[in-house]
Amino acid sequence: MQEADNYVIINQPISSINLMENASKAFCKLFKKEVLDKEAQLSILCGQGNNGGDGLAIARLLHNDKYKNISVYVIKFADSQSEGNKQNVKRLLKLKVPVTIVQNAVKLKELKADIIIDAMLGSGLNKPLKDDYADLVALVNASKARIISVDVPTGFATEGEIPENYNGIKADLVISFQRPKINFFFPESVEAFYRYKIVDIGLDENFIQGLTSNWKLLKNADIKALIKPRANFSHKGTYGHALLVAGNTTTMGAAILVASACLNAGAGLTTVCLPQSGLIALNTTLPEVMALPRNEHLAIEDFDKFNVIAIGPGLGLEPENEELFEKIINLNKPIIVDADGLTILSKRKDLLDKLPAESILTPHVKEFDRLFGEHKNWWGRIKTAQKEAKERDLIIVLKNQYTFICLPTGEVRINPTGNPAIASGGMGDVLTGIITAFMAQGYSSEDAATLAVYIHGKAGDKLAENKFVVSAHQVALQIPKTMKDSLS
Ligand SMILES: NC(=O)C1=CN([C@@H]2O[C@H](COP(=O)(O)OP(=O)(O)OC[C@H]3O[C@@H](n4cnc5c(N)ncnc54)[C@H](O)[C@@H]3O)[C@@H](O)[C@H]2O)[C@@H](O)CC1
Ligand SMILES: Nc1ncnc2c1ncn2[C@@H]1O[C@H](COP(=O)(O)OP(=O)(O)O)[C@@H](O)[C@H]1O
Repeated sequence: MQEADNYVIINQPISSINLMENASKAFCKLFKKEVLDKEAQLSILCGQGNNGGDGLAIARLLHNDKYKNISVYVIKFADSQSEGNKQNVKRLLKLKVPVTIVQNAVKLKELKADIIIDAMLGSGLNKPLKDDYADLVALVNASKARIISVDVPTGFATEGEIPENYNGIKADLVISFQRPKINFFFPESVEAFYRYKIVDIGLDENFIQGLTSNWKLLKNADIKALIKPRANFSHKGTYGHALLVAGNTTTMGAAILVASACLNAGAGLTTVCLPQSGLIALNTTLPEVMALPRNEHLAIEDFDKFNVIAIGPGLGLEPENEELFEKIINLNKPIIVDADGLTILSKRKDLLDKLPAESILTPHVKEFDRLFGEHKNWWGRIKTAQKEAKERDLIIVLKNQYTFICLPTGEVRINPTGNPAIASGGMGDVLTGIITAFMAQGYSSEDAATLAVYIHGKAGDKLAENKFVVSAHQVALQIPKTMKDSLS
């Protein structure tokens, strides 16, 4: 992001101080929608860097916007001061806004405010908070005021490990500039803020898109560009034949969900390899889907006619399933591995080592740690996923509120769709069904995983518009509409 800031300064007729002004205006525009009461007591805490510079500009702009009770506190724990900050101090001092210099934390003990605007430290944080800053932040967090942070909560690193004992600002809202920061997507960020909103500050989007970064936040346009429309004269053979090895006596529902998702995501033909005891359930629930009864006599040739195979949902951990899994791996074609398939891999590392290139693993956090070792935080987990994806030539879909799709190239795609209404059993089975359907239709493993994760969450978002909770089955049925909507 810093790189993009610099680019605008060099390549566009806009200076750093003007960029700061743009950022502050964008902040205020949203702030005015959030805080309608112009009598509210606003305390604006400003550091000595550019984040503080924003805070000073925001104080001036809100004063001009007729917010009546503004107090500014300049935190001066060190001597260094950025140029933008100096200029904004000068501009603010021309107005009748009270400014207090804070040289030690105790001075803010009696801070009274309805709203605290936190502009102490932003993306320039270069070490954990300690001494005066840690004390000051603890005081601010203890106040009853609503805290709104500028760009980043003070003490929250934009990238890298979020420490277990996070001691930065706990904001109600972060109004962040241009793009969300990577650490916003990790569950540990819940300690630092309740929600964030992004405002455009006029950085050159073409340039940002062109920056070589391993991190990519997926957008509707990426998905639209990936979807291949159904072609004239196409038929079921055009869209591939998917095999889903799933289900067991008490988990037959998983087989039905994965099959329903595969069917609804457009596979030409879908077959489920399931125990004999599941045939009636499958035939009555999903008449379009075929069955391959699962027994020890299945030979490698029985799998030849399928374009793609997924294994795992509700499979069970019996030794014969392990043997079947090994046969499927020996076909040496990319496969999709989920749920019990992942559990088998975590105890059979020899099978993990033999996975065909471009296979897709879809672990949630526990499955991931079982496979690749315990992790203390999400930053470390993503670094491992990047390394494993690269070394093993796999696509690792690490599922969470924001799912991370780690590619063999080292790229990490972050999926923004999905919401807590879809946090219920069977949802992962549906995702596996969608990925498999896309692979059957000829999408590459990378594209199939990307498209599926996005569409799965987007279907859940649409359903959650008027539902408190959304079931996996509902998401499966929503896919055809979500696909169609994503084309326009
Ligand atoms: N052109 C730009 O660079 C723009 C920057 N903007 C703002 O600038 C911010 C980044 O500004 P800066 O790079 O000046 O950085 P900050 O304002 O975040 O902090 C800089 C200062 O904090 C000190 N510091 C870092 N960690 C500390 C710690 N743990 N304890 C005590 N002091 C610490 C640094 O030594 C430095 O002096 C962004 O978050 C954003 O708010 C916006 O105005 C948009 C334009
Ligand atoms: N809070 C949430 N926000 C967005 N997506 C979620 C949330 N909770 C769960 N999901 C999604 O639901 C799926 C759950 O997968 P998983 O844990 O394997 O479920 P199951 O094993 O029950 O099928 C994942 O795709 C995950 O990203």
